[in-house]
Amino acid sequence: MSNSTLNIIKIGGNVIDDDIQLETFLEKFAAIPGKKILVHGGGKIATRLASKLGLEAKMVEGRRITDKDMLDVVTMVYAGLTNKNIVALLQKYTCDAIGLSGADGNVIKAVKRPVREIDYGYAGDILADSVNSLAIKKFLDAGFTPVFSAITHNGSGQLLNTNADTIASALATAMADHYETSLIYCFEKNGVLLDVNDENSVIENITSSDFDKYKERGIISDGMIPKLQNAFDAINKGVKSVYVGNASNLHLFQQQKFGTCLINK
Ligand SMILES: Nc1ncnc2c1ncn2[C@@H]1O[C@H](COP(=O)(O)OP(=O)(O)O)[C@@H](O)[C@H]1O
Ligand SMILES: CC(=O)N[C@@H](CCC(=O)OP(=O)(O)O)C(=O)O
Repeated sequence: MSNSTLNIIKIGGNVIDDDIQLETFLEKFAAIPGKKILVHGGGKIATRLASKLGLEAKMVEGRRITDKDMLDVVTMVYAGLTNKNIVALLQKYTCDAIGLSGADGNVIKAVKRPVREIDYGYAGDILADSVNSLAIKKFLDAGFTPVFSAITHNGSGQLLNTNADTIASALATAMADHYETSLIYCFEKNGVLLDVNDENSVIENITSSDFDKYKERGIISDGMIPKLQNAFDAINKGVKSVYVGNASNLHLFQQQKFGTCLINK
């Protein structure tokens, strides 16, 4: 492993959906020194565009059912509109960003989620060793900041829609072979909260047994469940630190005063 550090930051869908919050966040992201990667989805924008086109969005356990028409919409929104807007804004703040889907440079391969009780359509799961960490390292070594959308491919010409929290976790796990890697999930709340309506109720440190307990009591629910599952996956597989916190506080991350810190025990 090289001694250098890498920060992988995932930005949540509610922040992307708000032009002012997004630009404020990207300005802070651009100011982070050293090697870094940004991961984004854009679920809300995709749902809105799909509805304009007469397609109804269906989510099951935080994953979008992605038929052929929906795959076209999410590809246009995530790998197109959202990715290019973010890259252009980062260029404005002199961060030399390069936008990537999993197909570009063959950086992330996925498999179509097997049909069990639910057919998720063209939704992709990332298997172990499917991240081309050496290709990503080349971009980083060349001075670029990779910006990943939530689109992957299967290696046989098929694009797949892949949850952005999962992409961030898989990237962090793979890049931990080369760098001391931190993973930071940014969204619109101050962290994992004891009361989802009280921004002052941040749980500062969380273990996976706390997570199970809070889940059972309904304190942690909805999209926070898959987010923390992905986050614990990363910390259990060699990622040095994982945080969940407010996108507008990203500048506090380097002072270790950021949201909720995951504890590996
Ligand atoms: N204990 C909790 N603390 C914070 N957020 C929670 C909690 N339980 C549920 N949530 C919900 O989880 C959401 C984050 O998940 P999600 O919407 O999938 O994130 P994103 O789109 O930002 O990746 C929050 O907006 C919040 O409504
Ligand atoms: C398969 C699947 O569910 N993909 C996600 C990808 C986008 C995403 O994760 O976006 P957020 O971070 O904004 O939620 C979706 O289409 O909603």
